[in-house]
Amino acid sequence: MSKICLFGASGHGKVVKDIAISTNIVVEAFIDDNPKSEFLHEIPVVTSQEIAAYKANKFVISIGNNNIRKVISKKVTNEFATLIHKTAIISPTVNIAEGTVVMPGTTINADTSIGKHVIINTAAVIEHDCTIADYVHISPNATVTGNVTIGEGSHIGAGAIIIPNITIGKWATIGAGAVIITDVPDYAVVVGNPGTIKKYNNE
Ligand SMILES: CC(=O)SCCNC(=O)CCNC(=O)[C@H](O)C(C)(C)COP(=O)(O)OP(=O)(O)OC[C@H]1O[C@@H](n2cnc3c(N)ncnc32)[C@H](O)[C@@H]1OP(=O)(O)O
Repeated sequence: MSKICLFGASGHGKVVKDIAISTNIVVEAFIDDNPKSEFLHEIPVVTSQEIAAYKANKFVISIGNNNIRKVISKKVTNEFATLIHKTAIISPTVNIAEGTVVMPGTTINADTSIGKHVIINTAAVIEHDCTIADYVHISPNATVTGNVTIGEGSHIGAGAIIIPNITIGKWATIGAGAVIITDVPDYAVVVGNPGTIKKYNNE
């Protein structure tokens, strides 16, 4: 039975912990520099000063903010685990990189590639031949149809739909429930059906 640590004792951290348990992985500790309590779901919460005690453990960064996940991934020297809930349906031709978390009820279809430290949240669907870059978050119930490319750090909101062959740039935000029918530039915040640009994350 392998043992991991989760970086981030948040609501997202609790869900990631449940995914680990679903695959018989033991969570030894949460690491959190702003701990709200000493234990979360009976698992010790320690600060990053105490990381040395867990040097043999693989880590998963259980923080929802894509940019913070990137920053922490550059600092942590431990290896990263990949967590996939036992109810996820994933084609054997899918590639999933280290640090990524795949939540319950998701489907990921043939020849899709998922980068590092990505969150595929509850019941999201990623269709065939998609490329999902590092630090992306696909929120619950979002649908990414075939041949879609999503750039680094972008956040796809809950229930959003992206039609086939679309390219979404890096660090973009797609609002909850949006329907994306044209390519989205880097940093754009897009809402509505059809999706229209409201502003830019780097303004
Ligand atoms: C397990 C989990 O919880 S996973 C987390 C999943 N999280 C999500 O799905 C959240 C997705 N986020 C959103 O939809 C947000 O509303 C965002 C990111 C699109 C915009 O948030 P903010 O930057 O705070 O923008 P703000 O709330 O000021 O809205 C800006 C404008 O966009 C509109 N707007 C915001 N979100 C949406 C939306 N989802 N659909 C349609 N219009 C929207 C607002 O009405 C406002 O319009 P106005 O300028 O005409 O008044």
